[in-house]
Amino acid sequence: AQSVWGYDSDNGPERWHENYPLAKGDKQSPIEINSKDVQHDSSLAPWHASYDPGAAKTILNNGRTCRVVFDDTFDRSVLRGGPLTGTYRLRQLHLHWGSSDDHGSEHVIDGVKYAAELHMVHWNPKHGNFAGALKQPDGVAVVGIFLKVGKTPKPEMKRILEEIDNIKTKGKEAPFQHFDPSILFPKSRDYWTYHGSFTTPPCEECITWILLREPIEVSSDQMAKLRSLSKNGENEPVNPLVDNWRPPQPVKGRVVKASFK
Ligand SMILES: Cc1ccc(O)c(S)c1
Ligand SMILES: [Zn+2]
Repeated sequence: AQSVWGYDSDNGPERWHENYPLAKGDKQSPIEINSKDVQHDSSLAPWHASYDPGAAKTILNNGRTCRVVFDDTFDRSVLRGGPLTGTYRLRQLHLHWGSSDDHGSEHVIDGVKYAAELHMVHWNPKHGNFAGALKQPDGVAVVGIFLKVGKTPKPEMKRILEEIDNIKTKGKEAPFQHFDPSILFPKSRDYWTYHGSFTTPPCEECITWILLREPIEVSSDQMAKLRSLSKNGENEPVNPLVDNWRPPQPVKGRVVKASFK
């Protein structure tokens, strides 16, 4: 039997479709965004997040990413507006990153790869629960934020990075409370939006992507901290958790809309 999916040569993105047929669908993510093909949509409303810091629960290393989990048992931390109809509940946030500062993001903008990409995953409670939302084209909304290595690192990333030492190996989890993830947003609310999928198996095509145009800045040391996470469990051979990004997928005629000119 094929080993569990991952990002290595024997179980990576080129082979996911063997166990997860959706990976070869027509609305897969990530994609390359070329500004010349983007359509400005003046009818796109601004998006709004209202998050309760008390909803943050834990931070964990699942061997594939670093994930912060939130209480989504009621409309406690929600996203609305933008391309969305109704309110979507924040469930978790996680990151994808590279083995060096010059790559790591999943979406690529005009040929630019950022060092990392942060995903804030929200789901539409009209579909009952998260599992039900995965089966709907309007089930999930993910806000994507690009991380760029620069000279004025965002102090708000410190909270997440300070916890890394407590979740070094796969399966490690630590309490992560009193955290409002909206502090991670850049100044500008400009965004691109298109319909796509999870960038990890089973790659369900249930996502309205809201990708923020303005990256947030992190330091090279902060990126090194993220790369100090391990894929392996405790007492197993060290296997650095890096390059957990899926390459761009076929656009297949989809149009990316921009909230800005
Ligand atoms: C729910 C979920 C899990 C992992 C992911 O990379 C994404 S994009 C979404
Ligand atoms: Zn993701």
